[in-house]
Amino acid sequence: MARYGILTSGGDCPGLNAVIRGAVLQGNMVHDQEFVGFRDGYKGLVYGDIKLLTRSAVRGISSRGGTILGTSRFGPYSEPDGGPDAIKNVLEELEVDGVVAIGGDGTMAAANRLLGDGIPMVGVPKTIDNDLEATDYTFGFSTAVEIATESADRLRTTGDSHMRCMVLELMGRHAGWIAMYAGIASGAHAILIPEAPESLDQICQWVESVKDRRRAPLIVVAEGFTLPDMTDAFSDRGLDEFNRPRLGGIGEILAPLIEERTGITTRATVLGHIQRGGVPTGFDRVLGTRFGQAISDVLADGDWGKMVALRGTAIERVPFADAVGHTKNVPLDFYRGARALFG
Ligand SMILES: Nc1ncnc2c1ncn2[C@@H]1O[C@H](COP(=O)(O)OP(=O)(O)OP(=O)(O)O)[C@@H](O)[C@H]1O
Ligand SMILES: O=P(O)(O)OC[C@H]1O[C@](O)(CO)[C@@H](O)[C@@H]1O
Ligand SMILES: [Mg+2]
Repeated sequence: MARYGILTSGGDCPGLNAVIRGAVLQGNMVHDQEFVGFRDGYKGLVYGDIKLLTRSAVRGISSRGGTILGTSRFGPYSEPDGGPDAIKNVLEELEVDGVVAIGGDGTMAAANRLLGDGIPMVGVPKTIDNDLEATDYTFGFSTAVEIATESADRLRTTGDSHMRCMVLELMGRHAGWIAMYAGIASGAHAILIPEAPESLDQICQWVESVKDRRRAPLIVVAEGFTLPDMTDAFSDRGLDEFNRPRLGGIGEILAPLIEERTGITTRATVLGHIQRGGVPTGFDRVLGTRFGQAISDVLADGDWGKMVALRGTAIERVPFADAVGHTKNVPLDFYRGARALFG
């Protein structure tokens, strides 16, 4: 019986457990495969820290948020213990024939490098940001949009009661997908995304026109949004474990500027990690399960270096190289369509 390892790496994301369950069930029931899970992303791979993924270990987990394996931003090449030789030894000792890395662009870049160093790797894309070019949708995005939409709806009732301008800041890194979907769904009066810088004058014009209709303005802003005079997305929270600036806080910058210019009392809410927590939507569970089953098929074929992707309604296989280095941004036509209704 072939034996494979699964790891979840990078930020967590609703739907990860559905992938793990889908792979284990497909492996057990369709192919002659068994699975172990590496704990805490690449850290478990480097240190051989595993959890057995029997059928009973994955029972009922699709509806659970987070990942039963734990995750981290630990790099597989981290000194002093990482690197391909150490990992090859771990795989040999544990009799693991290949590794499924579930993660975002960074995790896939690391998987691609490991593949080049002779480690049999395959991948499953995940991110709430929906910003991977190789796949039409990532699981986790739908859940984040639902949570963000519900939050925007809630801000509207308190905003309406006080006639305040409410600013809701959403995640998404350098892509505005979550903001676009939640903004449209909640009927926001402006949606501000990294792909389309807007001036403060323009934002305040939209706010004023809402106020003139005696309505309370709701502004949805993506964390990566920049005003025209900003060279980078706002960050005052230091760096993450992989030395990238942690985004967040642009909503708090905008709120007092809007209040000062328009005279409307303005409040900012930064939704943060709530967007990544809790039960996945049905859509994310289905996509996760299908990705999990498909990756078991990829393993059965020994099709190393492939990542599964959603194209239309079909699950396809794409090379790692297609998955890394290309951010999928919100198309400007899509933005312009929504913008026509701002204000
Ligand atoms: N080019 C690379 N070579 C080797 N290791 C890498 C590379 N890129 C990323 N990694 C490692 O993979 C880890 C996971 O990547 P990252 O932190 O970008 O998360 P991700 O998988 O992209 O998920 P997300 O960004 O959605 O949270 C990084 O923290 C880093 O340790
Ligand atoms: O969990 P961390 O390290 O704070 O990272 C937050 C980032 O991760 C994401 O939630 C997913 O990539 C982004 O939207 C956000 O900028
Ligand atoms: Mg990433």
